[in-house]
Amino acid sequence: MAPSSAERRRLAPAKVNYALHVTGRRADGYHLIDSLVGFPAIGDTVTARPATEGLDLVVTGPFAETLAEAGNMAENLVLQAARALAHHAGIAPQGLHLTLEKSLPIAAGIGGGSSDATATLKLLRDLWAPALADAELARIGLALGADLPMCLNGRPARITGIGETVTTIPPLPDHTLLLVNPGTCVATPTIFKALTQRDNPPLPDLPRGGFDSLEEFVDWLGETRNDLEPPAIDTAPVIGEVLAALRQHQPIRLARMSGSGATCFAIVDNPVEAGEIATRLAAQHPTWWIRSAPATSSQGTADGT
Ligand SMILES: C[C@](O)(CO)[C@H](O)COP(=O)(O)OP(=O)(O)OC[C@H]1O[C@@H](n2ccc(N)nc2=O)[C@H](O)[C@@H]1O
Ligand SMILES: Nc1ncnc2c1ncn2[C@@H]1O[C@H](COP(=O)(O)OP(=O)(O)OP(=O)(O)O)[C@@H](O)[C@H]1O
Repeated sequence: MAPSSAERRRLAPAKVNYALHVTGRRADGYHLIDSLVGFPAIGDTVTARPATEGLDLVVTGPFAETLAEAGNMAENLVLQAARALAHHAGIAPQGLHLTLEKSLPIAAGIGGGSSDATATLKLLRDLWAPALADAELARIGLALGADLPMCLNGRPARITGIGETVTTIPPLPDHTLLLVNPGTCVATPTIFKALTQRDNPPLPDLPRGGFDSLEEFVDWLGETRNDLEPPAIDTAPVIGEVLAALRQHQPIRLARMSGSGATCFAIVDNPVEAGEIATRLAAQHPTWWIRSAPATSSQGTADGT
């Protein structure tokens, strides 16, 4: 069905942490990170439609049921984002019907909830507070989650602090990401708590002007880590199985866990190779969530309106 003219829709792309170093811990317990992130062209979709009264949210899509089992609908980050923005704009959050098409796995290390909240903030800023600056939106977002500022930026970036300092980097060389989630939800606080070393070195310097080739990018990544990967594998050993399965399939350039897991990604040269690996993996592991997508999403409304 074509969207009605009053309906606004936005893609909430997955976030991938290509590298994630934990470099310290703040007095309040939050960890300092140094991370390189990107946003593949795959995600949830948030739709906003005017309603006669109230504010409500309907969740559809393949992970709607998992999300309902994971928590109370009132705590959904989409509704939290709508309320936070309305509060900031000094208006009552009313007359709005929101739909979240949940295509990304839940508690999966790919920023699903944060990206949903981001898409909501961007959609509703247009309606409720068009003059609100990006920096102010990021401040509202940070109160909802450490991943919000990077998702609001929505482009490849280096992230420091607890997630609030976002430095955009030049576009990454073309590649395809293969994402694999074994179906185990992983709670972010559990993984940070399980770290045994919290004062690791930062990321190596990024080349000025960006990476000239995929080889150069992958070589640079080879000098980096995801410090959350070992504690996540201890907590959910199936993550180790996912990485081993990805590494069995050539030609992949690099396989690593994203965020606090359990989703792992592989860097592949092109969509054809990624599709072939995905087919072979799916035959071996029919219950795993396996998707491939170009590394960069085109930001904006999901339907181009
Ligand atoms: C692991 C990452 O996804 C990497 O991008 C983020 O650092 C986590 O971002 P997030 O899921 O938006 O995290 P939040 O919802 O803000 O925090 C959940 C919990 O994770 C822990 N947490 C989160 C972020 C951070 N930099 N240090 C932490 O220690 C805290 O215990 C916090 O209570
Ligand atoms: N719209 C939403 N989508 C997913 N999870 C949500 C949403 N709203 C609230 N949550 C809650 O947030 C928690 C984290 O889910 P989410 O999918 O955002 O984790 P994640 O992918 O590990 O995020 P990150 O990579 O930012 O750490 C879940 O326990 C879930 O109940």
